Amino acid sequence: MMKIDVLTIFPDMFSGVFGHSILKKAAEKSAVQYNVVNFRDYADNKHQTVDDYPYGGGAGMVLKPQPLFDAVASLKEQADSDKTRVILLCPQGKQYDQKMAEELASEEHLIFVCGHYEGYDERIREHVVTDEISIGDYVLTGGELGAMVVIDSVVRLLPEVLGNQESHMKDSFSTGLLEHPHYTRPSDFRGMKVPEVLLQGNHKLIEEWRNKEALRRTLVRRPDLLEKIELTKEQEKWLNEIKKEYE
Ligand SMILES: C[S@@+](CC[C@H](N)C(=O)[O-])C[C@H]1O[C@@H](n2cnc3c(N)ncnc32)[C@H](O)[C@@H]1O
Repeated sequence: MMKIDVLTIFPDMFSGVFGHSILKKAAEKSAVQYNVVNFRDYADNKHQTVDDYPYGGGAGMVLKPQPLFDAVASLKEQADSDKTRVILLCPQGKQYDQKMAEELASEEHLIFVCGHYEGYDERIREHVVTDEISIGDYVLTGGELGAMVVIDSVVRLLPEVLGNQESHMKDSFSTGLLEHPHYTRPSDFRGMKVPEVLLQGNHKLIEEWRNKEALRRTLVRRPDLLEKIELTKEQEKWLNEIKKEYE
């Protein structure tokens, strides 16, 4: 079972996300155990202060090293695993993607450190953290939303979490491409029709249509992804056919 610890000064923010849908079911199935910890509890000063003014002056407060150093050390001690990834959410980190989600899903113990205010003392980054992750080129008020994004994308990949493992193997990015379009009943909704091939039950033709539409989507919306993957001969042939349609 994967163990996920979250260090935050706003633990209540996580009850909504961990208490619903797939993330809740994952814990019920014992695929994952969540532990949300207020690192204020580890502050060794009388007022449990976790932040202080920045040396050199300037706006904003900085998270002090002591509470986070001690909180991470204590969580590592409590874990069964001797291999822990300590992930700092940070706009200056490596930009998060599906490949990183897949890699993290194979770990046993993850600790997420959620920053707040202007930032954190640089010694936390240098001596406590193993990974720095950014969820995009924009600035959030705190690392909590970033941690939720990463945790959600990791937990759904754990074995047994999604009943049908195939459903995420074909997700956008897992194959290197965007996923094909989906349709459900009715086949004719106010004159808008479902592509004929999906109604005829020929699985080989359906698979071929899905593969081609995944290529089309990627070509139209994210051509940069096509440069990062190696296409099969068949995919190259389809892609050329699709490109011709747009000439
Ligand atoms: C207001 S931000 C601090 C930004 C910092 N002064 C800087 O310019 O890099 C407060 C906290 O939000 C989190 N955060 C902000 N943007 C993020 C992003 N794009 N991805 C992940 N975490 C982010 C980090 O934990 C950060 O310490």
